[in-house]
Amino acid sequence: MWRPFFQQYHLIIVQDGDPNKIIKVPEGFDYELYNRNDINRILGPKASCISFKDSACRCFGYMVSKKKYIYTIDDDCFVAKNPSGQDINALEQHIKNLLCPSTPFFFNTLYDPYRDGADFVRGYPFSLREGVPTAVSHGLWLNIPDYDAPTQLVKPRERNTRYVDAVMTIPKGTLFPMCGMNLAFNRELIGPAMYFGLMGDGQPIGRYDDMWAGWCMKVICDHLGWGVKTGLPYIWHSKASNPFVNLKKEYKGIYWQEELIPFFQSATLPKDCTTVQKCYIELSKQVRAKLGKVDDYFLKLADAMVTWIEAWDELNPSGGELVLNGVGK
Ligand SMILES: O=c1ccn([C@@H]2O[C@H](COP(=O)(O)OP(=O)(O)O[C@H]3O[C@@H](CO)[C@H](O)[C@H]3O)[C@@H](O)[C@H]2O)c(=O)[nH]1
Ligand SMILES: [Mn+2]
Repeated sequence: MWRPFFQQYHLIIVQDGDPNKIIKVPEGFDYELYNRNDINRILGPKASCISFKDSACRCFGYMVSKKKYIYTIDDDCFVAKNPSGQDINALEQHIKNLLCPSTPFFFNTLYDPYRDGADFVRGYPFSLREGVPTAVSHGLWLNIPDYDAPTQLVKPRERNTRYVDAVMTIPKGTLFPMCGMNLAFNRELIGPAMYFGLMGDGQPIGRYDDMWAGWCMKVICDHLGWGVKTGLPYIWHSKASNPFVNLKKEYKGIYWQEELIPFFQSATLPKDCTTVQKCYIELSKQVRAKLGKVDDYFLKLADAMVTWIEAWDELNPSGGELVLNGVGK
């Protein structure tokens, strides 16, 4: 189903679980395939920051990629159809979202002002109409919605049939639950912040990989003046994962997040944090200082955040650090 849309791109497949299992990739794709043995070989001791048996492992692909734009998708997501019955080219829409500016400082009530047939509405300050660079494009899902286990347990048959034809910038200072199922980002801008954390095997939490990345990413985008969009494109999410298994993985996250959200909402980064790496290291220090008392897990996570940046910079020696306004390095 995805061949017409994926064939022209370079695929990075991150294989979780048993590395001896053979993944069969169909003919005609330009791809790299990494399993756990590859991750351990490439990162050595730093492989400790890449999760095992959780979708968080996908962020290894972001680290080894040499491309400017990244699109990440789950293996149970397929091509959806728009209300006219046409197949949706999710990649085309994500790239449009990423190439068009964002408007985080003032909400445009007619949604994406850069879209054909729309514009800034009356009262929108002209000084803000240039917008800012877009770092992340967060797509949505038809059919199985991305619900947490408690919600899924009480609404097992709920399906998302509502196609909303809109793309919106998430306002500065507002956090959101970033889902990794249908997500694109500008790797050269925000790549180092897209760490999906320590989840799954050996960890007290799972299925908060994309959430953790989304909260860290949004604080850094707000600080550096970049935008995050949500809305189109849709993909078809084909299957619901087991809510009982999910509850076991995510239950700590469900109560920890009541302390995590105020932490991220109040997180501020100093002016001298002019690169994503510096922002991320500073954030890891604040995680250690302020979340270590929630659970020792966050001390481990703070260390893993540092290891991630060290590994990122090792694999991307050009520095790749985007220096803002020519200040600092
Ligand atoms: O041990 C694992 C489990 C899963 N994966 C891969 O992760 C994604 C999501 O898995 P799945 O589709 O089974 O679960 P969902 O509830 O639909 O996923 C939601 O949770 C987020 C992941 O935390 C995800 O972005 C949401 O859609 C699949 O690609 C599995 O293959 C894994 O690698 N290892
Ligand atoms: Mn799924």
